[in-house]
Amino acid sequence: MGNLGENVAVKCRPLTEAEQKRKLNCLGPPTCQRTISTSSKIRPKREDIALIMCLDLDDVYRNISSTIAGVIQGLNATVFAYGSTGSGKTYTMVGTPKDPGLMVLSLHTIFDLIKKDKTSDIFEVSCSFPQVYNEVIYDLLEKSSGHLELREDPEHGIVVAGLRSIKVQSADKILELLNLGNSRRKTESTEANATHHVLEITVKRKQRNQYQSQILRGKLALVDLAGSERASETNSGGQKLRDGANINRSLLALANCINALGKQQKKGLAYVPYRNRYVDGFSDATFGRVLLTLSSYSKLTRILKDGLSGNSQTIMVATISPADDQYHHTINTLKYADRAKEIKTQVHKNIGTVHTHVADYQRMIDSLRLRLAAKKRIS
Ligand SMILES: Nc1ncnc2c1ncn2[C@@H]1O[C@H](COP(=O)(O)OP(=O)(O)OP(=O)(O)O)[C@@H](O)[C@H]1O
Repeated sequence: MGNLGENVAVKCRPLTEAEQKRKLNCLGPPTCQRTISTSSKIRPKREDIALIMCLDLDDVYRNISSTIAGVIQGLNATVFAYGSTGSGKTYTMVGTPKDPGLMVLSLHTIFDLIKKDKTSDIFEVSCSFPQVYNEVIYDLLEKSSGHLELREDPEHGIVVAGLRSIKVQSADKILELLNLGNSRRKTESTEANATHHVLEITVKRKQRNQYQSQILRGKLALVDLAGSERASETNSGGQKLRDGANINRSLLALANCINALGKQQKKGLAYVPYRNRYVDGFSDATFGRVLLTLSSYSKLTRILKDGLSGNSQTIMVATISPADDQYHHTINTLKYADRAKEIKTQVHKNIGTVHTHVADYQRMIDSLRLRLAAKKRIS
């Protein structure tokens, strides 16, 4: 059982130079290159923000590295950064050469573990990099990607049809592809903040014993979400709601799912709107109306479905700014982080078997006969 409640962290970035020049007050601790553990209940009040215990990114990574390690054992994992624009999501996920983020650290962990593996298993690592931009899915590993569609696959669940998956031999190769994809996302999106990026790493592990081959398939999704303030703006009563076209529907739907899933765990509600226009369980009529108007038929929540409630160990890193002018966004992010703690997922190994050819069975039978005959001779 993977419990998101144990896997929610809040990362508070330092004030940027621009914020310091504007003489904004810092609500976080003075040197807030910090991450706040939400294992204790957050009460979203202004004074609490400064009092929450802080950890640094290395501490968070130490906590989540066992989840990442599970991927080479056939388990799924999802790590997503959630926060308002400029709160530090990309920095947390990608980082800098001096201060590598969770994507870089996770990839190095996976390849280090494969290198150290003592079994004779054969590993195959591949990666894909879809982008969801205004409800359209693009492939960032393609030079000029068309619109891609989601399909329900009986074996692999929800898949993006036609998405390129590239086999890779090292973490550096994936980081190269990531940089290439990132350069495309800048040139291809006219409104970078409305996009979500999912770096998906699949690790196939072929295990061979005497009689059959087994394949374990673990999947790691590293998600850099769009700024969450569009969701929180509508959640605050719709006052700041501007042009409907500017609203990020995916994020509204994600916030809606987090809310519904959190309530579901607490109260036993059954309905989660992954692909539905209906809004469940909202007392806030404005939020409900907005979602109904926009229709939350969301590609993002469908892609993340496993990560939110299905077969995946999920970690949410909520990113916040310490600047006082971001207080309203910070509170909303902390509310979602608190709600997300209630979400529970069921994790199991993804095991498949390789079809054994009739000739292989014949060889096995022959070898067993010989061993049996030898044993009979000895006794
Ligand atoms: N831990 C940190 N240490 C130093 N600087 C940071 C840190 N986190 C974020 N920053 C800086 O804060 C600014 C905003 O960060 P970032 O671009 O990661 O935000 P974001 O949430 O991804 O924004 P967007 O929603 O626009 O993609 C950047 O200038 C980044 O360098």
